[in-house]
Amino acid sequence: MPRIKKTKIDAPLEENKEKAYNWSEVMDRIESRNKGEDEFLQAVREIGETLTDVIECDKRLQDARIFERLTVPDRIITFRVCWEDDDGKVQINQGWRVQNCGAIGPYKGGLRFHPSVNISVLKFLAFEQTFKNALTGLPMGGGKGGADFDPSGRSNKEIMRFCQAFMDELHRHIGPRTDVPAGDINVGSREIGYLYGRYQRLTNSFSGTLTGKGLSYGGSPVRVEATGYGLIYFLSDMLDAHLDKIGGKTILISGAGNVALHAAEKAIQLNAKVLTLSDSKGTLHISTGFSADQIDFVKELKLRSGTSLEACVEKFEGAKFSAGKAPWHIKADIALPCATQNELHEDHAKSLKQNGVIAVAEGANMPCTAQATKLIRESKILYAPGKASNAGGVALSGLEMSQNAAFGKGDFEALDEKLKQIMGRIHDDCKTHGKNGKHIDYVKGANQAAFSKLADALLAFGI
Ligand SMILES: NC(=O)C1=CN([C@@H]2O[C@H](COP(=O)(O)OP(=O)(O)OC[C@H]3O[C@@H](n4cnc5c(N)ncnc54)[C@H](OP(=O)(O)O)[C@@H]3O)[C@@H](O)[C@H]2O)C=CC1
Ligand SMILES: O=C(O)CCC(=O)C(=O)O
Repeated sequence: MPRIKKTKIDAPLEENKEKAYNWSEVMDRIESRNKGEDEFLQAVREIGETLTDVIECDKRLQDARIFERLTVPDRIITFRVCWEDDDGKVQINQGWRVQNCGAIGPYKGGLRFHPSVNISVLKFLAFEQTFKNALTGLPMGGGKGGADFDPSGRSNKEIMRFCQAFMDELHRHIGPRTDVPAGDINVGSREIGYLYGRYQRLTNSFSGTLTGKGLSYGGSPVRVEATGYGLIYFLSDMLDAHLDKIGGKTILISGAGNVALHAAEKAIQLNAKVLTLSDSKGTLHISTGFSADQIDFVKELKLRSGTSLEACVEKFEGAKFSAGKAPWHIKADIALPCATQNELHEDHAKSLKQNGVIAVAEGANMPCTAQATKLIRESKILYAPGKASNAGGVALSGLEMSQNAAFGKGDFEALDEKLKQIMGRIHDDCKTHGKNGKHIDYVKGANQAAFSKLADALLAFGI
């Protein structure tokens, strides 16, 4: 029997060990290929910088240019979305799907509808998603999509017509074994219903393509809660690994959407005090902490009607609303940015440090600017990057895909337990790859753990 060469990147063969990797040359090439795509370059730099020691000592990774290959999406689909508003006027938006890397499974990642959506934002999200999905241990490639459509102030019927027009093109490029989109900012249960309904009509099949579906048509219990709950499970594991616990801690949360509200709900269940929520208009602060009923009220307000948090001041005793302000100047133990990319700046990070914050765990994707990230990491504050701490959502999506493939149905308690286990395994992977003495570098740990899985597959495929 001929010996089969192992391709595990954490165990390079003697002849493959070489120190000749020039990261700045690689980054120069990536920058010149993606000029002006700031968010994308920020994400690439953040991941690439933590992989140099792994790539430096394995010539196969250098020869096959594995990291650089991951920075060029498999394909990007760009399309026009034409729809009619309530006044009978024609509206035109731009739609995209970035299929970043399908090496370890069907492309998987959410759809975002927001005026700030552009190709740089979607490429960064799809790139991050590729690493995140690898971390879950489930067979999912990375993708992301969306449109520069602004749903604020639009009627329900306008949202429906937009979703249908978006799917009229997208359906050609997705499928249960090809690409399985889900929700992201401004794409929740209602939008997934409209998108999936149109997809099903166009394809004449019940395939489960799209996750985050309603429970009556193939959705999974716990998917709605999974990102926020998973964030708190990861935070608990992180505190536990440092001989601490979440009970009794004060927490700042930004955002008031799916991730923020379910993180708040779980944190309160575990006896933490959630002091803030925020939205694009400002921050709502209750110094004694939100109650579970107040979180339910905000869920109703934000997820159903999209009204500003300011409306809560009249309803909640002791609540203050600071217009145009982020929550990060308020004294607390823990910070959970759960709104959007680059929402937490260097000045915010300085305030967190001065106020003695012990942990920052990202619910949103890349919510900290590069400068804020540097400051937090150097301060040795416990810091969980989104690709690890918010991976619970896509992990549950993976479990929804399995249920659909088996024409089966999951149960809430069992799936919640599975979510906890998956977040625990991601934490273990971060620890294995990121432990440095007593300190765990979760950024390095998450990036290296994910890269090792992706590189194994890409090396196996050849060029
Ligand atoms: N949904 C999921 O399963 C997952 C989501 N994520 C990430 O989590 C983040 C939040 O997503 P999700 O909760 O689903 O989205 P939602 O649309 O449900 O909520 C987004 C929230 O963030 C606020 N927000 C959006 N943009 C800004 C801004 N520029 N400044 C301040 N606040 C802002 C919104 O305020 P307003 O109401 O005023 O618009 C809203 O409260 C995103 O980064 C997303 O990529 C990550 C993993 C999975
Ligand atoms: O569930 C999914 O497929 C997507 C989740 C997502 O968009 C994310 O993890 O950022």
